[in-house]
Formats: sequence, C-alpha cells, structure tokens
Amino acid sequence: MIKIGYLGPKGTYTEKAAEKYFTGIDKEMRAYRTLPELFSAVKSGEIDKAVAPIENSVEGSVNQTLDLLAQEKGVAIQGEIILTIKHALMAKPGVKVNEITKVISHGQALAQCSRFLETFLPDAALVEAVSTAEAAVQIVNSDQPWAVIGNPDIGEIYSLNILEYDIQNCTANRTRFVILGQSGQPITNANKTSILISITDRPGGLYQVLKEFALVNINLTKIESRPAKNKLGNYIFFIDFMGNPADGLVEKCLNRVREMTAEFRILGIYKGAETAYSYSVEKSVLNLEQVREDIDIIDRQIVELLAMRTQLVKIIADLKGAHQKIRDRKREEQILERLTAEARKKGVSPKLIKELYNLLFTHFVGLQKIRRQRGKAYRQVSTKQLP
Ligand SMILES: O=C(O)C(=O)C[C@]1(C(=O)O)C=C[C@@H](O)C=C1
Repeated sequence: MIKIGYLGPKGTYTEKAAEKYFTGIDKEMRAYRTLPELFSAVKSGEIDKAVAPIENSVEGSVNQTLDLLAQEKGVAIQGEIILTIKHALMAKPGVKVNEITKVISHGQALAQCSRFLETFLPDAALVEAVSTAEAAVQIVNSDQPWAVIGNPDIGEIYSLNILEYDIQNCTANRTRFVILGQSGQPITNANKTSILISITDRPGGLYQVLKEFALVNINLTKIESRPAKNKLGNYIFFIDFMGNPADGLVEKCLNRVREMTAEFRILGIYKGAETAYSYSVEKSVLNLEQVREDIDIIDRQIVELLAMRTQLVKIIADLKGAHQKIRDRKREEQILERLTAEARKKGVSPKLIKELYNLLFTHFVGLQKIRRQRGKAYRQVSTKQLP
C-alpha cells in the first residue's frame, strides 16, 4: 500500500486529483495542512507520493509550489494530472445568499470567482484560507452567515448546502497538479521534463537559452519566472518542455543550456498529462520539410549573430581611433586557432571555419577602413563649419 499525501483537509481539489491519478491503486490517503508540510513529508519518506496544485488556467502559477520545488532538492516531479475546476458557493443549512456577510476560500478560488462575488455578494468580506476545505471547516465551526467557495464535494463532506453551482469566471477553468516523489526514482514512458535555471545578468541571456530549445525543435509548454530571493532583480526560471533527456538531441540541448546558466536543475522527467504536441527526434531526422525548417531557424540565428558581431567591430573601429593599425594578424591567428579546435571537437570542418573567417576578417577590416574614412570626412566637414 502506498502512502499518498495531498494538500488537505479532506474535500480539496488536490484530494480529487490524487484520487483520480492513483485510481485502482491500494493506497492510504493523508491530508496535509500546508504545502511546506506536504513537501517535507515526501522528502523525509513519511509518505511515498504527494500531490500539489501547480498551475491554474485562469490565475496562473501556484507560486508556493514553485518556490518549494526550487528549495527542496530531494523532491522531484514524477507525474501530472489536469482537472476541470467547477466551483460552488456553499453555506450551513438555512443560510441564504442575501444574508452572507463573509466568503472564505483559497485565494485562487476567490480570484477565479471574482465576477460572481462582485455581482451577487458585493458587500461580503472575502477572506483567504490555506485551502478550500480548510475554509469549510471554519464555516462549520462558526454560527455566522458565512459561505465557502470550493469543490461541490465539500458540501457533502461538511454537511453544507450548495447555494450556487458553476460560479467561476471562465468555463475552461483547469488546474494542473503535480505528483511528487523522492528524487532519483526513474519514471517509465516519460515524455516531459521540468527544469529550473538561473541566468547571469547580461543582454540576451534568456534568449540564448530559449534559442537552444528552438534550434532542436523542442516545444516549451511553460516558462515562469520567480524571484531568486537573494537580491532584488535576480530571477530563476521554471521551464517545462516535451522531451526526455534520454533522447540524444534533448541531452545535447540541455548540456548546452547547463553550460550557459548559473544554476541548472532537473525538477522532474515524467509523463505529461497532455501530449497535443509531442516531440520526436525521428520526425526531425526523417522529414525533409522539418529539417529545412530547422535549418531556416539556424540561418536566421547566424545572420543575427553576424549583426551583433558587426556592431562590436564598429565599436572596435571607434576605439582604435584614427592612427592605430586596423589589421591585427596576431589576433586573427588566435581566433582561428581557437575556433578550428572547437570545430574539430564538434564535427565541423576546420577548413570551412578557416575560409569563412578569412572572409569575415577581410570584410571587417574593410568595414573599419570605410568607417575611418567617413570619420575623417566628418571631422573635415565639421572643421570647415567651425567659425
Ligand atoms: O579585434 C580587432 O582588432 C578587430 O578589428 C576585429 C577583427 C575581427 O573581425 O575579429 C577584425 C580585424 C582584425 O584584423 C582582427 C579582428
């Protein structure tokens, strides 16, 4: 029998998600009051698996779950499940909608029903609880005309009356829950990976990372930033994508990302709940159109990088001023030596690199000469214009 923990108390959507994910499995369900308690329980081995909400289609990420994933290194994502959320307004028997003075629920549930609350209960106080079921417990223990918003099952569990069904702002209200376990347990049929990265502060840092995924045609399903909590302005990024690092292409892509990031961690490799777009190496290898699309992406990148190089050479030209020699053969030799060695390592022809770079050097020397000439002409014109 496996022990499964969830964000309780009984009746939460998370319990529903856990029941559904582990249907037909001999299990003992344990409710935890808070997400930190749930995470420590799975980390210590007190429970085998934990289920926690991570993202809602209306309200976005559950920040506390993301922060705990970042903090708790011994906990990994091992699966996920998506539930359609339908909220109900519930109160103790006898309480009518127009008598309600306070509505208690999880912050996300209150936000997801904001339109109903503004229209039908504009004067009621809105109070947040750690979970929807915890809010129900508060209602049960009070003799005030208060109400709770949550999963209609709560009504039955806590003997509350359902006053209104389906009160959420959007009908397509869905929540994704993650299944957590201790790190290092392999998952079969895994086709999705979640990683955490932090990027050193430099222009284009995040772009360079995302580019690596685009180049090998990996579909990112989510990217979210959270404060790194060490310095204002420092962020960590959570990235989910379709693919498994057991795939050579995915592994190479992640190795490159690891090299260019200050922090890199795999949060989980698991079976995705939805596989609308599934990544396949075979597809990109066998399909001519697909390979050409990949080449088009790379060619665009090459032009973009050349544009950046051009800007830098222009800065060099201005730094050299009017008298320093433009051509620097020693520097060219150093560049060629480094790049041909790197090319050899990566299976690129060193001859190609030599030819390509000799062409680039000639071009960039020419560009600097023209710039110097223009500068001279400009200085002459400006002098003439001087009184
Ligand atoms: O580094 C320099 O001094 C440059 O002018 C740039 C650059 C280059 O394109 O990398 C161009 C010409 C020089 O001969 C050497 C290098």
